[in-house]
Amino acid sequence: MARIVLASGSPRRQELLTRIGIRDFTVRVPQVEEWYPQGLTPPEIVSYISREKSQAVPSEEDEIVITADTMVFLDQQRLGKPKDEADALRMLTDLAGRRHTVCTGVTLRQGQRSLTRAQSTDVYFRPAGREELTAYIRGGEPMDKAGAYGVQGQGALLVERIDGDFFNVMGLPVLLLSRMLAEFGVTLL
Ligand SMILES: Cc1cn([C@H]2C[C@H](O)[C@@H](COP(=O)(O)OP(=O)(O)OP(=O)(O)O)O2)c(=O)[nH]c1=O
Repeated sequence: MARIVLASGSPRRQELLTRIGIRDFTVRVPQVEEWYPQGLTPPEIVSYISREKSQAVPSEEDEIVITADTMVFLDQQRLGKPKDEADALRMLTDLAGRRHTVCTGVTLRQGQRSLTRAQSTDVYFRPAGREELTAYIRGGEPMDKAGAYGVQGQGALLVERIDGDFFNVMGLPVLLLSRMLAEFGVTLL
């Protein structure tokens, strides 16, 4: 039976893995520069970075390494994690009252064998004023999250509607992951 390695420092990804019944896994945090070539589409960008993260962690032959990358795309803009609070306010102001797309790329790797898939979810924000966005940022939730919000937390108060997988927005599309794991011989249900 293969051992599972979650190569991610994201506490949300660790929590989601546990929630879908994977209790026995090792965490190894990849250190990568989030660089990618010009001209890629959003799903290609998150796929590329999830592969880079995968290659950045050492593993044994009997280990399945899981990596993921999540980004927010608003028209042609790519929103990663905010650099500071002013950046977070800029991102949330741009997102307010509009639809954006959250893409997560997932890579599974065992030795030389590697599989990457990406998923997209549309999120609709309600309009929001500067004062409430500032209050939200002051609460501390946005700073380590792509697009400067957490749909699973207080950020839910900004979200009018979601079209697609909620867990994809949270950083790990668990159904997609389970299908990928099945291709590696791991079944969860
Ligand atoms: C949009 C959104 C993102 N996020 C989080 C998920 C990811 O942790 C983070 C995007 O950053 P990522 O670079 O995908 O991941 P990470 O740096 O947190 O962890 P690692 O590279 O070690 O795997 O944003 C939420 O938690 N909720 C949300 O609603």
